[in-house]
Amino acid sequence: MTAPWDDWNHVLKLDPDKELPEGVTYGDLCATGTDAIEVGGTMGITEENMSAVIEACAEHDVALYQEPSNPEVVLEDDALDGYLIPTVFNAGSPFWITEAHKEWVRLEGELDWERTTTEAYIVMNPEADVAELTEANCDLGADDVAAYATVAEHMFGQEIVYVEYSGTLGDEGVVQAAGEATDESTLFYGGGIHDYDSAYSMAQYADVIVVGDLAHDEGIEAVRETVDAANDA
Ligand SMILES: CC(C)=CCC/C(C)=C/CC/C(C)=C/CC/C(C)=C/COP(=O)(O)OP(=O)(O)O
Ligand SMILES: O=P(O)(O)OC[C@@H](O)CO
Ligand SMILES: [Mg+2]
Repeated sequence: MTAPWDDWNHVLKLDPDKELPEGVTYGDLCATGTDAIEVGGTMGITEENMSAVIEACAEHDVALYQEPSNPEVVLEDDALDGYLIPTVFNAGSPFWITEAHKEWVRLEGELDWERTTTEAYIVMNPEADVAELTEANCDLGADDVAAYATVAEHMFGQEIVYVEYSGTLGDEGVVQAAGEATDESTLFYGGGIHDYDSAYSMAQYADVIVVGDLAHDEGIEAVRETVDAANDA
């Protein structure tokens, strides 16, 4: 069975809690050539700011996914192609591995399973909000990350393994090890991608690179460069 992300090289992650650069619209960002827009962030996420971004992107011809940081902000919206639900494999508390998910299912009953997929996160930047929130153990070597990726693929059947360095460019050796460890799973890499070269360096090893803050801090041309690198690698 093939999944949409099997064909992706580049994802643009838009944070509803952050502004866009002056003169830049959501439409401009949707038209950068990215394969998909993922809407999410760790802090300051509400139903209101989520739906504003989703509505703004829905008018444009690009795959659109919500990445909720908690069950309260999940939106039922036909404009969404699906839901990418994080589970943090190296979280310090089981809450962020399965418990938030259990609560979501308990409160909702039947979910839209056809459109719901988990992302097996390995959180690597201890300074990032997501690391603090989930009390992630980021003190991991390339061998640890490769082993987590193998566990995610072979023991937990995860379609997506996500090496997350949010806010900083990661260690190429770590991403390479995760790339070598994954076969069936699609490897996402995100964190600190800011130009063609940083995008290319990670896209050599990851199946999909995720670009976040650059869209909020720099704008269209910078994002386009990363799309080019993802497609070239
Ligand atoms: C069960 C449901 C529906 C949700 C739970 C989902 C879980 C386990 C979330 C924990 C991990 C998390 C908060 C993921 C959000 C996506 C993410 C990593 C965004 C990037 O975060 P940062 O870049 O660190 O934060 P900011 O840019 O918002 O500061
Ligand atoms: O914001 P940046 O550092 O590009 O990170 C992208 C993404 O992996 C965050 O979840
Ligand atoms: Mg961020």
